[in-house]
Amino acid sequence: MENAIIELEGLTKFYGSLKAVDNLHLRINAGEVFGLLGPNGAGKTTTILMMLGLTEPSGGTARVCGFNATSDPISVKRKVGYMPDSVGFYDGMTAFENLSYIARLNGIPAHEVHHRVQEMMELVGLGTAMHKKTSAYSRGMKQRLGLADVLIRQPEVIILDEPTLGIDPTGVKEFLHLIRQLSRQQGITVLLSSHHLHQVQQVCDRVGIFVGGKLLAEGDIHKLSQNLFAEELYLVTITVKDTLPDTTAWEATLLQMDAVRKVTASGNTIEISCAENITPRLVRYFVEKGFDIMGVYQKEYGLEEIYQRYFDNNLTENVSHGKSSGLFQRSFFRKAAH
Ligand SMILES: Nc1ncnc2c1ncn2[C@@H]1O[C@H](COP(=O)(O)OP(=O)(O)OP(=O)(O)O)[C@@H](O)[C@H]1O
Repeated sequence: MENAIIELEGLTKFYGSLKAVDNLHLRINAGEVFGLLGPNGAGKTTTILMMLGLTEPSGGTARVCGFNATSDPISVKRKVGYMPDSVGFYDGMTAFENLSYIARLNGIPAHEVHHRVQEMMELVGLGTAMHKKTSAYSRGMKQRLGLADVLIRQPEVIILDEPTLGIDPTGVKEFLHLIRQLSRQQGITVLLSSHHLHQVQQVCDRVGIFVGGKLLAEGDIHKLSQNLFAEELYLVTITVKDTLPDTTAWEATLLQMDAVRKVTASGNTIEISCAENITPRLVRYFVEKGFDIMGVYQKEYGLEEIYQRYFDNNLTENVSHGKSSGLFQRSFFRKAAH
């Protein structure tokens, strides 16, 4: 990774005796959308604060855009736009006035402010609402305005801490789409901290799974699932019209195929775990045997399963904040527990 724009080397932070971030090594490339994922208390915000030079590491270094965040925080702040989970604005002013004020504070020349603010408002999809007072803005609109606030400084990197907290599902989708678009069109590097697996999965090129101050794994979702599910990468569910006559016999026949690892048949449904994508071959097989196929579903492993597998493998045994990670597991693995 020659083009790393964020480089964390052995980054560590103690709050008293609590190790909030534990020897973190991470590189994020220019133009990437990277998801920092983890439960409450995992150390995401502390890591971000160290990257911004807002809190000093107990050990290790954070370099952003080539600058050491601890010794040269001013240079880092010039390059990085940070959006906290909740952004405040002057309620009595319109969005346009709020953003103009921020633009002037950031040294944008007076004759450019009007044009730049208008451009930003259009970019974040608030063109038609820019003359409304921000007191009348929904949370989703405020987050968009927060993004405009960050972008008007023309950063190379934007760091978003839980940006979709409290936004309705449609708003979340639109906001994530906007982030992705900005990254692709303008080459901005995005670091997105979240504990919402599905959202991160939709928008990030790579994710880091962060628990108890440690980075358990990082990579793109396909690579992570390949590492964890190499033997059973694909799960194919086939539903046929009539009940399968002798499920044990079917299981044995299918297991003779090279890629097939596990077969579970019940009623008129058969689930086949495979090391390769042999869905077409499986479908042909059932058709040739004279079955009417009612449905074929091929499951791709996503972040939820990746998390589950990491926890199943007891990789969290060193987690120091048992309470908060427990909450995380409960919220994401409730389905698996039943
Ligand atoms: N200023 C502080 N003083 C003492 N402990 C702190 C401080 N800030 C954070 N912590 C502790 O450090 C740990 C990591 O917190 P941090 O806020 O970085 O986690 P997080 O992953 O961002 O969580 P969340 O998703 O809830 O924001 C937690 O146990 C937290 O209680």
